[in-house]
Amino acid sequence: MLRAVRTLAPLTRCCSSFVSRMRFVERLKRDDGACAAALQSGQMFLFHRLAPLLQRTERGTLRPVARRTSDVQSILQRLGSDPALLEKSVLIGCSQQNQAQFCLDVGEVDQEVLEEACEGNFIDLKKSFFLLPAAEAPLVAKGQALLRWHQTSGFCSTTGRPTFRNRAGSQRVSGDIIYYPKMSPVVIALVSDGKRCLLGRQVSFPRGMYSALAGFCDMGESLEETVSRELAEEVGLELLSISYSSSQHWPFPHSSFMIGCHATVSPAHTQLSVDQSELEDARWFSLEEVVTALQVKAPPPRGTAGLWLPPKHAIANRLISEWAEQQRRSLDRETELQIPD
Ligand SMILES: NC(=O)C1=CN([C@@H]2O[C@H](COP(=O)(O)OP(=O)(O)OC[C@H]3O[C@@H](n4cnc5c(N)ncnc54)[C@H](OP(=O)(O)O)[C@@H]3O)[C@@H](O)[C@H]2O)C=CC1
Ligand SMILES: [Mg+2]
Repeated sequence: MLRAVRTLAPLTRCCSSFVSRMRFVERLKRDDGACAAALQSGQMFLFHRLAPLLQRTERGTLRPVARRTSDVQSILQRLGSDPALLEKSVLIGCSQQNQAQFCLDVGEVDQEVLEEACEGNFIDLKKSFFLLPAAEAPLVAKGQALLRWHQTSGFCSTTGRPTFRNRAGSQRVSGDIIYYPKMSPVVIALVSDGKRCLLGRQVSFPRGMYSALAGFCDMGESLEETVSRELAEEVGLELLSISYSSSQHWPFPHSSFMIGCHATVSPAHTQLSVDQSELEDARWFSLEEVVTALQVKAPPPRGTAGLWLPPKHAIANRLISEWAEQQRRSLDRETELQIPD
């Protein structure tokens, strides 16, 4: 059983400006002239060999540096770089102020000199992603994903000839073959037996971290088939139901499209058979353990056995929070029903 549980309320609030921004971006993808003009007055997010340009905030977090294209142009000119470099900019969106947003990889320019000129640092996204504001992290991830796609898609896989991009960088063309940016669909499911939820960890996870179980979709599979197969493969469970929650673009390892679900198993069939080649461990956790872990902001100290959950940016955190909330509500309902008149 699959049902959508998320509404689109945030989009409908500012519908007219949202619609005009989306249509503006769509026009820039189709119209090279309009895109070149929008670049001149647009905002630019710089990357150096795919590491985004970021500034440290007073609160110890990071934020992406958005510069006017004209400022970037003068900085690059001052540093003697090729003026044609700007043509490699890729359209990534449109700000709330209706400014077109672009990203550009300036990997050919000296990193330190550029960092000084731009008043920021180029920091690997693996190290910086979770320190970015939740509202801005997706834009940075999108920029990196598109830049990587361009850097690895220079040749047609059918003919071996070069591919050429449109001005916005939303497609690459070789003869009559058009390529679009690629991403890999991944399902992630939080499984519940009615009282507990199932979390697992891979050897590569940070110490103490457990997450909802995930897996790449195989060719030809539906979402339900992928969730069912992954849970059977990784922990030997058969599911009773699956419901869709929400989705997110995920930059690791490379552009994944994460589709988040809740799933249930019968309380009578919760025995786990963990595939150790995929998971180091998988366990059932109580509501109390999960609620405590949701408050933990840093990895547990070395030598302690504390549970640590993926941070707020990760869809796993959302699924776990939704489950905890739903469990709490049903416990409240049970308590209400037990109160005598
Ligand atoms: N945002 C979030 O909250 C979370 C995100 N994730 C993400 O989900 C992703 C998938 O989870 P994971 O459990 O690792 O997936 P899987 O259980 O599918 O296992 C990964 C293996 O699948 C194979 N594979 C099949 N297709 C692909 C593909 N398109 N790209 C890469 N590998 C592929 C590879 O093995 P082989 O080479 O042997 O075929 C790979 O090692 C992870 O990369 C992780 O970043 C995971 C948890 C939380
Ligand atoms: Mg997996």
